Amino acid sequence: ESCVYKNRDAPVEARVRDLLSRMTLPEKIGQMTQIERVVTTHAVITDFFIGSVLNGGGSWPFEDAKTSDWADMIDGYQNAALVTRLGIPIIYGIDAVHGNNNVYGATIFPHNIGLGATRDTDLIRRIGAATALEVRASGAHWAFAPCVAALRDPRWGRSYESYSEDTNIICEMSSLVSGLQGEPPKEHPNGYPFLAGRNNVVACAKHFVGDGGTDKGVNEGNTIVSYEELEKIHVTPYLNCLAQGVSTVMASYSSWNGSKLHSDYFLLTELLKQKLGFKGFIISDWEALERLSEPFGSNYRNCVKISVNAGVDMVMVPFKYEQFIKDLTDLVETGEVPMSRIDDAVERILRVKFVAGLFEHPLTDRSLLSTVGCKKHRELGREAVRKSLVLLKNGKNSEKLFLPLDRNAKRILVTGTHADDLGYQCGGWTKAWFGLSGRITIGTTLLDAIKAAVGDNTEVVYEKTPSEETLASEQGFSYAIVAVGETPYAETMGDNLELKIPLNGNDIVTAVAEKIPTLAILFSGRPMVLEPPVLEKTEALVAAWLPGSEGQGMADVIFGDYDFEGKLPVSWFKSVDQLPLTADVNSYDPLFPLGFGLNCKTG
Ligand SMILES: OC[C@@H]1[C@@H](O)[C@H](O)[C@@H](O)c2nc(-c3ccccc3)cn21
Repeated sequence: ESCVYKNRDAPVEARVRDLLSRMTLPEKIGQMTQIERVVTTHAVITDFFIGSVLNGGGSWPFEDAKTSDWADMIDGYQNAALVTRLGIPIIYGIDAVHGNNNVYGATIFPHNIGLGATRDTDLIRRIGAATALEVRASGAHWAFAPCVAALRDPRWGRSYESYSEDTNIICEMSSLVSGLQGEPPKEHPNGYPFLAGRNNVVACAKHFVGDGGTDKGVNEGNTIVSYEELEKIHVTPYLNCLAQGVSTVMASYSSWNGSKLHSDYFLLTELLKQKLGFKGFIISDWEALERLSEPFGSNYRNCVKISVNAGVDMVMVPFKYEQFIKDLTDLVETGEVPMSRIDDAVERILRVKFVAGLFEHPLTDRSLLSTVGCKKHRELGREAVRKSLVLLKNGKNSEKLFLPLDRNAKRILVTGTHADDLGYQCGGWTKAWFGLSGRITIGTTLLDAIKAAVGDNTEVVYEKTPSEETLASEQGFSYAIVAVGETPYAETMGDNLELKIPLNGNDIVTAVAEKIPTLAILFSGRPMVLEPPVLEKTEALVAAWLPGSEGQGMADVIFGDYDFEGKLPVSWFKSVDQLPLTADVNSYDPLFPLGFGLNCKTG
C-alpha cells in the first residue's frame, strides 16, 4: 500500500501519525462524534465522517431482531464509512453489560452484583470471552463494560451494575476486560489499548470516577470524599483495567466534591491520562454535555468547550450531531479548543481502531453467529448462576438443615411474582433499557428449572399469587418455594430510599411460610429490607440477585447437585436508617456482613 496507514504491517503509532496528518478538521471532528442508530443513515455517516455509532438500551433494528439482523444494520453503516475519502471505519458500541443483552436470543448472564458474589476471577473472564463472541456476531465492535463502580450505598439505582462495595473484589472482577478484549502479553505497556483479535471486543471501564459513591446513592449525584478516599476506593479498579489494556473509559455523569466529572480536567487528563498513563480514549456518557449546564442543554457550545478541553475524546452526542459538530468546529476556529486537543483526541480514537483491527476486518464475521445463545455459553451462564446465589439461612436451627430440598417430594408449591418471569429474572438492561416482564427472550425461569429437576412422581403446583384455598388447604405440601423481588429498572429510575421488596414480597413470603415449610428466594439488584417474619418463619432464604436467562443454575443448588458457594459482595443492612453501611467503617452492625454465605455442608 502506498500510504502507511493502510499498511497492516506498519506499527500502530506510525499508522496513527500518517492518517492524522492527512485529515481535515471536519474529518477529525467527525471521528469524535458518536451518534445513535435512530438518527443514523448512510448519508449522515458519509457526509459528517462519523466515527462511531451506538444504540441505547431498547433501540433495536426492530423488535426481536436476530443477531444477523443487527449485523446487517451495522455492516450497512460500516460500508457507508468505508466509502469516505480516507475510509476510516466506524466503531459500533453497545451496552453488553450481562451478555449481549439488547439482542434477542443472546445468553443473559447474571448482573455484576451476582458475579461479585462468586469471587471467581476466571469465571468472569470466561463470561467476557463468551460475551465478546456474541457481541462480534451481532456486528458490534465495542461493549460499554465493565462497570467498575464501587457500590457504597444500595439506594443507588445502579447497584446491580457494581460488583461490590469492596474495591478488592471489584479489582478481581475486572478480569472481564481480559475476557472481552483478550489477555495482553505480559510485556504489553500499561495503559496502552489492547485487542487480541476478531473474536474480541473493545471494552470500556465505567464510569470514571466515583459513580457508585454519590451522597445517598443519588444517581448522577455528588461523591463527597477526600482525594485519598477517591483514589483508594474508586480509582483503584481502573489501575487493574489499565494493566489489562482497557481501550476505552467512559466518564461519569456524577460529580466529585461538586465538580462534574465531564468537565474535570484534573481527573480526566492529569490523573487518568497523565499520572495513570491511559492511552486509549475517553467517551462521554449519553447527553452528558447537556447535563453540564442548567437548564439541561443550555449554553451547549460552552458545554462542548469545557468537556473536550477537560479531556473527553469522543462525545456520545447522540442525537444533535450537527449542533455538536458546528459548535466544536467554531471552538477550534476561535482557538478556544486548541487543535492540539483535537489531535490528541483523534490520535487516541485512531489508535484504538487500529489496535482493534477495524481497518483490516471492518465487517462482521458471520461464522460467529453459531455462538449466540449456544449450549456452551448457556452452561457457562448456569455455572455463574450456581456460584452467585448466596444462602442466607438454612433451617430454623443448625441441627435441622432445610436445603438441599428433596427433589422426589410428593407435592410442592411454587409461588410468587418472580417464580416464572424471565424478564424479572434478568432485570434492567435486558431487551429494553429498563428491562421488562415476561418471556422476553430464550431462557429458563425458576419454575421451568424446578419442573425439570424434580422427580416424575413429584407434583409441582404453581400459583403466581398463593390462593386462599392453597394456603388454607390441608392438602399436604412437602414444602414451598416462594420467589419475590424487584421489578426491573435502570439508572435514576432505580434510585430508592426505602428498599422494600415490591409487590408485597414480604407479605407473600410470610403468608406461605406460616402454613408450609418455605424456601424464600429474593431476586433483587441489591440488599433489601427483610422483615422479621420473613427471617423467622422461613426455613431457608436465598439471595439470587438478577441471575439472567439460565435459571437451571438455581435448581442445581437448591436440590443439591451443587453446593452454595456465593458470598455477599455487599453488606446487608438491618434498616435503611443505617445507610451508608460498608464493612470498612466502624460501628458496623449489619444483618448479614460482607462476605457472609452459608453452604449445605457446614450450614
Ligand atoms: O446506553 C449508553 C450509556 C450507557 O453505556 C451508560 O452506562 C449509562 O450511564 C447511560 N445512560 C444513558 C441514558 C440516560 C438517560 C436517557 C437515555 C440514555 C445511556 N447510557
